Formats: sequence, structure tokens, C-alpha cells
Amino acid sequence: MPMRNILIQGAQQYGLTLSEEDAAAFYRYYEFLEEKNRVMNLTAISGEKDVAELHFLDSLALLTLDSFAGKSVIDIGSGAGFPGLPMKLAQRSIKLTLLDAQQKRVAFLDELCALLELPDVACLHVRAEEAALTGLRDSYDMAVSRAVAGLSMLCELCLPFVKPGGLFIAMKSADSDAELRGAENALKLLGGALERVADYTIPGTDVAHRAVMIRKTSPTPTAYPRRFAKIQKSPL
Ligand SMILES: C[S@@+](CC[C@H](N)C(=O)[O-])C[C@H]1O[C@@H](n2cnc3c(N)ncnc32)[C@H](O)[C@@H]1O
Repeated sequence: MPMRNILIQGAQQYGLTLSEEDAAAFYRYYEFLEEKNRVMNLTAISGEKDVAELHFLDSLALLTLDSFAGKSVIDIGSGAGFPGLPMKLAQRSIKLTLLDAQQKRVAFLDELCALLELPDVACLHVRAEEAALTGLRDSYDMAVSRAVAGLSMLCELCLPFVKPGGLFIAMKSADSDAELRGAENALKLLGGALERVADYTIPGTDVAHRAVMIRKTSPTPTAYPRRFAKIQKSPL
């Protein structure tokens, strides 16, 4: 099945509408990803079907969980743009920041956003734990992240960016119950509360994933995030 159909039909299953222009933008994203992936390590997933399902539709699942229209969203450890960039392509009013510690990946994102002529996207080459100590702290309606770290560590890296009252959504596998239990202490210390766990199956596949929705209930104490070595050595 052509990527256009996989995406439009998959989005429909989520209750989302993708236009022909949106589908064309996703295809340009796919072509650029494949081209650059030949010369740099961006993703192990390739081919129209797998990229459409395992990257694009997986990312779009988040749009079904809350209203993102007009919201400021930061994607921590975005890599080749997931999940933030597909969300932006389907919901153009998002004000998006893509942050990653690897310069080559951020250069890829910069080039891609120019190619797709996307307004309101900032691509930042910085470590999350360093950026969280700057003016970016407490400044986003939402943070999102996929495949970056275990939940406890991820909360320390992501929650500081969220405004009190805002939302952090971590994308996890469906069998992450133990990881969730292991993050209870971190949530308490960082000013977060587990709001909802949403399990979903990526349309067209039997891949079950989970979105962990964490509400920021109070400002994260200034002691967090700690230096990365400390975060790794002594998870909360
Ligand atoms: C496995 S990749 C996942 C990329 C993307 N989120 C996805 O799901 O395809 C993890 C990414 O997180 C970035 N990363 C890891 N730790 C980070 C940190 N402390 N600050 C910023 N980026 C980080 C890495 O550079 C890498 O690009």
C-alpha cells in the first residue's frame, strides 16, 4: 500500500484527518530521512511501510490524547524528529521545540524543517539537563519524549521544562508497569503526578505501545535536574 494510504487511513483510525498536502509533506520527510540515513545513523527503521507505521503513526497517537492546538511543545531527545515532527505536520499550530544532544541529528532536523517550510519550530543542540537550567525551564505547555531513557530518569530530564499545570507524555512499551512503579518516587520529588496511562495499537500493525501522561502539579525543585553522571548513578 502506498505511504499516502497507510497514513491517511491510519490517521482516520485515530480519528484524525490528514490532507493530501499533509501526506505529501510526510512523504518528503520520509525521502529525506532515507537519503540521510544512508550516510548517518538516524534510525534502524526503513522502508515506506515501517517508517509510516512505526515512526509516523506511532508519533501521531499522541494527538489523540489531548488538545495540542496552539500549544508549546518540547520533544526531548528527538533524534530524527520523533514524536514531535509528525505531530507538527498533522497539527500545524503547535509551537515546537526539538531538542537533542547530538549535533548531527539537530543539523538533520534544521535542514528538514527548512525543506518542509515549517514555521514555529526551533531545533536545539543541547543536553536536556543543561537546557533545563536556562530560560526554557517552566516554559512549555507540554513535553513529549520517546526512546530516550527509563521513566524515572526521563521525568528528571523532561518535567523541569513543563509549566506547572502542563503535561509530560512519555512514550513507552505496553509492558512498562514495573518502570511506572519505579518512577513513583521521582514523580513525587519532581512535582509530577501520574494522570493516565493510554495503551494503543499502531494502526495496521499489532504493535502495542503506551503513552504515560504525567501532570506537572507543582514547580520542579531547583535541585533538579542534576548532572547527567549523577542522574545515571543515583536514579531518583
Ligand atoms: C534512541 S534515540 C530516540 C530518538 C527519537 N526520540 C525516536 O524515538 O526515534 C535517543 C535520542 O535521545 C538523545 N538524548 C539522549 N540523552 C539526551 C539528553 N540528556 N539530552 C538531550 N538528548 C538526549 C540522543 O542523542 C538520541 O538522539
